[in-house]
Amino acid sequence: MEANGVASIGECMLELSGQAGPNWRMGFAGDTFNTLWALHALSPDRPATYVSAFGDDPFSRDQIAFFAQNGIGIGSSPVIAGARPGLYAITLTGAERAFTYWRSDAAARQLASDPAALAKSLEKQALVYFSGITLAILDDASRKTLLAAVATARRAGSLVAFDPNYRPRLWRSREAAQAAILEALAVTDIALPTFPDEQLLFADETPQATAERLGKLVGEVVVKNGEQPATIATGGASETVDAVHVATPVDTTGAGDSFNGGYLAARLVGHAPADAVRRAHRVAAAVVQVRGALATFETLRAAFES
Ligand SMILES: O=C(O)C(=O)C[C@H](O)[C@H](O)CO
Repeated sequence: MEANGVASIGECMLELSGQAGPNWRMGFAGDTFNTLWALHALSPDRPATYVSAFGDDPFSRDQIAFFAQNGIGIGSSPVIAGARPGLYAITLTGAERAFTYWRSDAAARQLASDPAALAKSLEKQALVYFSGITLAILDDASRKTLLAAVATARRAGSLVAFDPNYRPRLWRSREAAQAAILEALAVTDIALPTFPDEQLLFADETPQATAERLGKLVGEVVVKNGEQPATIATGGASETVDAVHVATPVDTTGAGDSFNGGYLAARLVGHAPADAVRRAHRVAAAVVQVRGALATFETLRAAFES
């Protein structure tokens, strides 16, 4: 079988978005899922797999059913008796989002508990994607298992993409996050960091400094910076590509994740990095105009193709 699939590894939570009070809307989201959602919308012919661990409660069952209704499988991900998904709520100040989490005992923390199942889920994938949040939810031994599985997939021919997506609250220390993220970058082909995260984590002074630092570790780097231009570093050269200005953003949740999905979809069909960034910016601009992390497939496709 041809290695044609796209796989994303991490935690998809229950998401409360919209207005506080009785009008919360429940959805399913999580950074690596949001990226896969956009990637799948834009590369519908590639089998899409969300690699995680799931519970067996009604919410976990609904989550897996929601994935399936939208053409996304779970590969060989374990379904664990008695476990349940994590939950997060989005609070908005204007369109700027803040998250409250209930996730410390989520099923996804066991995504590397069965190394053979994890390895199987990563077989025959054209692309394997994961993030710093995937690393942050795992204990040290599980993180090693995960990175070994990603390295094996890469040796078998998968392209590996990684977003450091630094969430300080999920790490025991900044140093622990730095060490784990550097280990992940060592098995990465395409790095998709966000400048404010890298500034916080590695004290980079400018996006250019982030691009240069990461460009020494990874062949293809795109540094996102919200509404500011993105900086691309490939093969020792760098360039910037303006973002799309959105006059009335609604909710910035998932913008960077969807950018990543758009970028990777474009690269998989052979668009050059700068063109892929232009498409990715348009995808991100569409996502900030909806509440919650996910825009409809139609919205994402229209933005990508416009
Ligand atoms: O913060 C997290 O762990 C999430 O996955 C929630 C959001 O969907 C994500 O951060 C948006 O990038």
